[in-house]
Amino acid sequence: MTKQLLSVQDLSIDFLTRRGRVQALEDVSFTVSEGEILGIVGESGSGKSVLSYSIMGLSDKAANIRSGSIDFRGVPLKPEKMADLRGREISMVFQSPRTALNPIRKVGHQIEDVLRRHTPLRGKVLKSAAIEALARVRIPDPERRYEAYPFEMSGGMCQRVMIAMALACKPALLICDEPTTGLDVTTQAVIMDLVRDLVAETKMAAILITHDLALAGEYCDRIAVMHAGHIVEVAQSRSFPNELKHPYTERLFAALPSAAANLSELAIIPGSLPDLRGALPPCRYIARCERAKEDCSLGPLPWTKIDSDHLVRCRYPK
Ligand SMILES: Nc1ncnc2c1ncn2[C@@H]1O[C@H](COP(=O)(O)OP(=O)(O)OP(=O)(O)O)[C@@H](O)[C@H]1O
Repeated sequence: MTKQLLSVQDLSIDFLTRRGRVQALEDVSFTVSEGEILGIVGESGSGKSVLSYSIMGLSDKAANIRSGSIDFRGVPLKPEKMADLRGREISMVFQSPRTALNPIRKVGHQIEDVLRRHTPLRGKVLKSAAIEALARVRIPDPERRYEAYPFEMSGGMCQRVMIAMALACKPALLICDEPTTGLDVTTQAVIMDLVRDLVAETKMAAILITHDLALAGEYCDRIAVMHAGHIVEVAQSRSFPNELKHPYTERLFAALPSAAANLSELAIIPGSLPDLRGALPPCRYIARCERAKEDCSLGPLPWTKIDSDHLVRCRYPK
């Protein structure tokens, strides 16, 4: 039986800014189990990064967790414990490997830095563990690559190094934030195949944050759809796109002209995300929704259970 690893419950996060309180996340709940890949998809500004950074304990200073909890292995994640857990139990692969890697340090040494921080390995063993980490992400000739600087490698190779660093301490949860943005389609498939194989081999769990619905559909076991700081639908990826229930999810997938389409290319969904400052209606999709009725503006916004794996946050799911 698969074990639940991460549980986010009713998480609400605001940012206190000079121009008002930005209600970036509201009542966000989901779980991730061992050996599972959960996709989080949504338009730009829907809250994907705020969510992933809050799991990593890397939220901006202006962030205020108004309510909710994040449990890892059944225990609440505490800010003071995060420095120890990050990189060891929970790792993240960022969007642009070239900026995330130190440009003037050999990649092998950068992996050693992570291992030194979180493991008792020292000396020669450290080097062989770094080379092993490079080999694990199928970097050809890892002994030679250990000595390379990031500028000597392609974007795809740098992303593999980032994944090698993230996996060096064999974390239980890997968060990938747009890991293949800027990479060509072939390299994208190689990186995603690698993540999928590593999840299958190690029982690690992964969260894939992406604009790319086709990518999420292909690689994720379940998909959570975000709109304006809410998760509006979560279901097994095989339910997408045919059994979609939320009007926003329906629009998103209907707008997909081909399997290769990307959310950022789509301009067909009417309206835009609401301003997250000031008073917001219980359903943040209401102004864009063709199914909206009078009671949709009356709170609270209910979750409708379609089946045990499929939840939708709408009063009038299809
Ligand atoms: N430090 C901050 N201060 C104020 N508002 C913020 C801050 N960080 C994020 N936000 C707001 O929170 C909301 C969600 O932002 P977030 O970056 O999580 O979106 P996203 O879905 O990750 O977008 P993208 O796909 O473009 O990365 C946005 O309205 C954003 O302006």
